Amino acid sequence: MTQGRFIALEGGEGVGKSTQGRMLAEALRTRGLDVVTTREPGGTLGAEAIRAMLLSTEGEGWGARAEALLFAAARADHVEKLIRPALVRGAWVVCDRFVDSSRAYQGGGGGLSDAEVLDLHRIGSEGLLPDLTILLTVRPEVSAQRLALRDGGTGDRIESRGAAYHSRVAEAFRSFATQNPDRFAVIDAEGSPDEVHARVMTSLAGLLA
Ligand SMILES: Nc1ncnc2c1ncn2[C@@H]1O[C@H](COP(=O)(O)OP(=O)(O)O)[C@@H](O)[C@H]1O
Ligand SMILES: Cc1cn([C@H]2C[C@H](O)[C@@H](COP(=O)(O)OP(=O)(O)O)O2)c(=O)[nH]c1=O
Repeated sequence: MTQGRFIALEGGEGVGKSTQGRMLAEALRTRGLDVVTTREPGGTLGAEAIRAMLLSTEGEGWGARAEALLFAAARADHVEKLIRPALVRGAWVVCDRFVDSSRAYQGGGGGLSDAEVLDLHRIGSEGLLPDLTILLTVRPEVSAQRLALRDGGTGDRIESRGAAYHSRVAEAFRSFATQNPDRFAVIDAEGSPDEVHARVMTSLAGLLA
């Protein structure tokens, strides 16, 4: 049995994570690999239910601590029921966002410390980390343009937070990648989907060898 690998795609909204996740999964399947694609928050029934509670724009919203706990709870269910079993059977898991999103949004952008977010992850998901985290980066005006085309200006609860929040998030992602160069690949996600996909495949060369 081949060894299962866990790949996460990270970055702000509209950088192209879902698009690149689909293209990556297809390329891996072409190589004969068993591939599971999934996303956070979500991926299991329980985690999708929590996603709806987190991202709905109705009601009064969550405080920073409750929000961080809910993301961690969704992840715990996702890791236990979908990600770990897939890795154990030797599949590759391609996940749209993982714990670095919590570190960037609930930590860097939000109000909890990085250590607190990592504690929640240790308790919820036994600290599971991806083999490779692909951080897609574009200039803010490029993601804004892509989001306008995709969503026509209707953001979810978190997407609709201001530019200052999203710039703290982007800065946090960049600093995690600088601190953990072995675990991260930072990829320029401007250019056509095919051009970005080629960069993604280059970043995976070590794992595919
Ligand atoms: N390289 C690209 N160039 C132009 N548009 C893109 C590119 N990648 C994705 N898009 C488009 O931009 C929008 C956001 O992409 P998406 O993959 O949904 O991003 P994310 O998952 O990061 O929010 C979608 O409408 C998608 O079709
Ligand atoms: C996984 C995760 C997502 N989020 C946020 C980021 C997004 O604004 C939102 C939903 O993610 P997503 O649907 O991936 O948004 P997009 O495709 O536009 O990038 O949840 C967190 O704040 N913390 C987390 O741990």
